[in-house]
Amino acid sequence: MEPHEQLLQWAEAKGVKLDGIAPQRLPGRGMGIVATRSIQPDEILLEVPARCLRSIETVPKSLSRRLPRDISVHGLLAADLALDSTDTYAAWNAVCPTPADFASMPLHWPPALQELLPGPARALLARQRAKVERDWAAASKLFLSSSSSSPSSSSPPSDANGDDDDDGTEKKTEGDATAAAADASAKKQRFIQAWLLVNTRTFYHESPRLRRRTKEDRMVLQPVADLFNHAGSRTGWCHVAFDAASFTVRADRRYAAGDEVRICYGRHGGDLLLVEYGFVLGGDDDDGDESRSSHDDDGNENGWLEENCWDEVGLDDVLLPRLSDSAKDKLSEVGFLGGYVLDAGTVCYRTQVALRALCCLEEEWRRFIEDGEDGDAARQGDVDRVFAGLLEEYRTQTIRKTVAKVAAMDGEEEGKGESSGKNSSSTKAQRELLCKRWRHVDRLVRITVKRLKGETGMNKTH
Ligand SMILES: C[S@@+](CC[C@H](N)C(=O)[O-])C[C@H]1O[C@@H](n2cnc3c(N)ncnc32)[C@H](O)[C@@H]1O
Repeated sequence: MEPHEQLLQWAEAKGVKLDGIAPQRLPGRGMGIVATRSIQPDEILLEVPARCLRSIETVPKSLSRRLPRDISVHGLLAADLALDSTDTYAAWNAVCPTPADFASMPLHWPPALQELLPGPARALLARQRAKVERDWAAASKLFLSSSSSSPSSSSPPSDANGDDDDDGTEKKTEGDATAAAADASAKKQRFIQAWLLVNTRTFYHESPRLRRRTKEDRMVLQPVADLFNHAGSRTGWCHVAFDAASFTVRADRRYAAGDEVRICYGRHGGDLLLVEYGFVLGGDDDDGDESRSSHDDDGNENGWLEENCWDEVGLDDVLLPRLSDSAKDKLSEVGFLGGYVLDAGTVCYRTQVALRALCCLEEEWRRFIEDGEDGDAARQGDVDRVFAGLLEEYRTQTIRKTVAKVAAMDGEEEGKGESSGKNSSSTKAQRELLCKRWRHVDRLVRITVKRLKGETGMNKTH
C-alpha cells in the first residue's frame, strides 16, 4: 500500500472524513489533493475533527516541561516532531517531505545563491533565519543534553523519514570534539527540518491556549488537509473554516473528476511563497524578449498573473539608493521611508511619495502628502517618466545581470555553502527557481513601464 493510502486508512480510523477527494502525487508539486468525482459548489470535501490535530495540546508534558515556557508554538511543535520516537504519527510522517524535498527552500540554498534573491525575499529569509535561530536557542539544550535524545521514550529519536543515524548519547561520551560538533550539527538539521515542516504545513487555529499566543503563533497541524496545495488566483480555491469541533474544507466551485483541488495559503506575493514555501507559482515561458508581444504584458485574465494575482515587486532596492540622506530623513519623518512595492495594476502610494522626494520641489512634495495624488496631476507625467527610467535601469542593471549570473553559476561553487542539497541536481533546481522568480519580477516591472509610458498618469495606488 502507498504511504498516502496508509495515511488515509489511519486518518479515517480517527474520524477524518473525505468526500469526493483523494491525495495524489502531482508533477512538480509533491502530493496534492484531486477530485475523485464531479464536485458541486459548497460541498464539504474534508472534515478533520479537533481530536486529530497535532497541537500545543498534544505535545507530551515530558517534552514541554523541559523546554523554556516562552518557547514559540512553532518551536515547540518542531521540537515535538523532531524528537518524537513513538509510532503514533508514523503514517502521517511517512507522507511528509524529506530533507531532500526541502532543498528548494531558500534557507537551504548556498549563501552565494541566497545573496542573489530579490531584496524583499532576502529580508524575509533573514527574518525566517532569525526565527529558526531563536527557536533553536530555546530548544537546543534539550536536543544537545546527553539524556535528551528522546524525552518520550528510552530509545533514540528517529526523524520523519526513518533516517535514524543519530546516536548522540554515545558520541557525546566519546569526548571527541569533532564527533560532538557533527552530532550537534545533525541535531540542529533535524530541528530545522521539523521547523520547516511546521512552517509549510500548519493552519491558523484558535483554542483557549492558543488565544494566549500572538496571532502568528496560533498554529496547528492537521492530517490530510496539509496535502492541499496553494492557489494564487482570485478564485479557484476551497474555503477552510474551523470551530471548536473540527476543520472543514468546502468546495468553492464545480470540479470535474481529476481536477486538482486547492486552498489559498494567503494573499502572498512570489517572494513570500518562495522563501516560506519553497516554490514559485506561474508559468515560465518568458525570456524577457521585448520583440515578442505577449498578452501577459497586460496582466489579462489568461496571462501568467492569473496564477498569482497577488504577486508584487519590492522597490526599495530601486529607490533607496537614489535618495539623498536628507530626502531619507524627510521620508522617515513622515513615515514613508522604505516598503515600496508595485503589482500588476498599481504602484503603492509610498512609492509615489518617495518618487516626489526624488524629483519634485519640497513644497510640491509636501502638498502631495497633504492633498494626496489628485492635488498633483500636473506633475504626474514628470514623475512617471523618472520612474519609468529607474525601472528600465533596474531591468538592465539588476534583473538581467542577476539572471545571467545565476545561469552562469556552477553547482560546484555553490556546493561550498551550507546547503542541505549539495548535489548538483538540487542546486540546479535552486538556480532555476531563482531565475524563474527574477523573470516574474521582470515581467511585473515591464508591465509597469509600459503603463507608465502609455498613460498620462498613474491613477491607481494601494
Ligand atoms: C501544505 S504542503 C502541501 C502538500 C505538499 N505538496 C506535499 O507534498 O506534502 C505545502 C508545500 O506544497 C508545495 N506547494 C504548495 N502549493 C504549491 C503550488 N501551487 N505549486 C508548487 N508547489 C506547491 C510547496 O512545497 C509547499 O511548501
